[in-house]
Amino acid sequence: MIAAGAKSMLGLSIASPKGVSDSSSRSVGVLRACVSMEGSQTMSHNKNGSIPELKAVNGHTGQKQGPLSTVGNSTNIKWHECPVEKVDRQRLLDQKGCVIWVTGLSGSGKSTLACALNQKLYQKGKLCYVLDGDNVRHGLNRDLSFKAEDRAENIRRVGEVAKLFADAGIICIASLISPYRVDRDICRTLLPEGDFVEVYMDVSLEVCEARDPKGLYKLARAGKIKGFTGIDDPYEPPLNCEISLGQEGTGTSPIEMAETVVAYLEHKGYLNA
Ligand SMILES: Nc1ncnc2c1ncn2[C@@H]1O[C@H](COP(=O)(O)OS(=O)(=O)O)[C@@H](OP(=O)(O)O)[C@H]1O
Ligand SMILES: Nc1ncnc2c1ncn2[C@@H]1O[C@H](COP(=O)(O)OP(=O)(O)O)[C@@H](O)[C@H]1O
Repeated sequence: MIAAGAKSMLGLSIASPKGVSDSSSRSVGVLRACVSMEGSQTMSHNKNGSIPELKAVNGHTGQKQGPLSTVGNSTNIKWHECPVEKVDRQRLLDQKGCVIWVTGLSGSGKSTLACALNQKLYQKGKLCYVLDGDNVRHGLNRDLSFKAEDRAENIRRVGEVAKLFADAGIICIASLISPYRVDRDICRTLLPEGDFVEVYMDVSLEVCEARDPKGLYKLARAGKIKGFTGIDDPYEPPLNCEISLGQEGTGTSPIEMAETVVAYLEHKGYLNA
């Protein structure tokens, strides 16, 4: 809860509907906070991240703004820049935002790796967020089935969300079967060079099927699930991924795999701003 004095110091104006207090309006989800832009200033952390400097904001001056765009079915839209940028957030977190995209068959260990990696990075003081296919399908993507075009839309949406997390300065771990190469490659193009790290869980169908922790392979073999990846639906392994895990002769425990990814991130400079 921001005190009224602090609100005015920060240039925040809180719009409350008539007769509704701040807290109750927040609880019904209609509180709108907007930053008063004209003549205001914003914070930019200096190198040691502690003492904020001020940098001027070019706010809404009433002047005509740049051209409008049309993107897909969204007509007359305008991209808004914010004075606090990705580089500022990265300095704050002392890390670089990126996307670790984990792909592989059901049962190949994607979620296990995602959690182990999240834990390892958390222990190092790095901020991560896991977008797991199974989980995202409980909410944002609940309207999507497993037919090819819905899987593509699933990957597209998660790719766009992961891009936002990376822009927030967060290390985003996306863990989805993502069976089609083209869908994964489209997600790669959303990010600057190097910021999309594709991790392939190179675990055979036989091993995944033997694990079958949810009993889905059994159901698929019995014809009770149609279009199950690896059984009667395709999986296209990456041709040129950054990291491949699970082969004989390499560390194959979840912790060893997570360490391999951490070493890669460290080597590429993602664990410092
Ligand atoms: N037909 C079919 N094929 C594959 N997987 C299926 C299917 N139906 C349900 N499930 C369950 O959904 C999980 C995969 O969801 P994803 O969003 O990662 O899939 S995809 O990327 O859109 O292909 C997958 O989770 P994981 O086992 O963690 O991969 C399954 O639990
Ligand atoms: N590196 C590993 N070595 C052995 N078993 C694993 C490994 N990673 C995961 N498992 C096991 O395999 C099963 C599937 O793992 P999970 O992470 O749910 O896979 P996915 O998310 O790809 O479906 C689980 O029972 C899990 O305990």
